[in-house]
Amino acid sequence: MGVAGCGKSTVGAAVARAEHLPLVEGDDFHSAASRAKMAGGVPLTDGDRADWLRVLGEQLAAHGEGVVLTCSALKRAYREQLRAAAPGLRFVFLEIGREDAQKRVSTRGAHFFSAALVDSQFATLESPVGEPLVLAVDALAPLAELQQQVSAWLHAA
Ligand SMILES: Nc1ncnc2c1ncn2[C@@H]1O[C@H](COP(=O)(O)OP(=O)(O)OP(=O)(O)O)[C@@H](O)[C@H]1O
Ligand SMILES: O=C(O)[C@H](O)[C@@H](O)[C@H](O)[C@H](O)CO
Repeated sequence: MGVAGCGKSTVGAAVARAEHLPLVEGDDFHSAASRAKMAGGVPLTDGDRADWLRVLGEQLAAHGEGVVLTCSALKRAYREQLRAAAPGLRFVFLEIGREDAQKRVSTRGAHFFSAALVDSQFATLESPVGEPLVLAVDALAPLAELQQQVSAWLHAA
């Protein structure tokens, strides 16, 4: 979880590969209307995210054997909705600063997310630090290191 550009897809894929778990890309489940909004530089609202989170909860519940799901999960209420669907759910929080996120979002290739929205991602973000089963990591660390940190955490508990 984390803001746009924090590396959810990149780190999620590496962890899924290392742990032999399926990967579900949360962004694939946004409605066409939500994608159009984001492409146009309009932030999503709680209402826009409600159905999306419900579907992601169903995805988690459908993968009882374990799954890596990428999801911004910016607000505590969003995370609670996912936890309710999948008790014991763990969150890896990819922490990144505004300037670094901005840099990543504006330099990556074709992607529906408008770089103009990075500020709104930070305005919406409620840190999960202090919530149960949360690992916060430095999103700027090398990918292999991030994957190893996450794997070690998963196996330690
Ligand atoms: N640990 C890392 N080190 C260097 N570059 C990274 C790292 N993680 C991600 N990146 C790069 O940062 C950019 C954003 O990564 P990514 O698309 O995975 O983030 P995301 O926005 O959180 O995911 P998505 O929008 O697809 O849900 C990409 O260009 C990616 O290659
Ligand atoms: O809740 C949201 O506002 C969205 O899920 C975004 O965070 C993006 O879809 C994603 O990060 C794209 O890069």
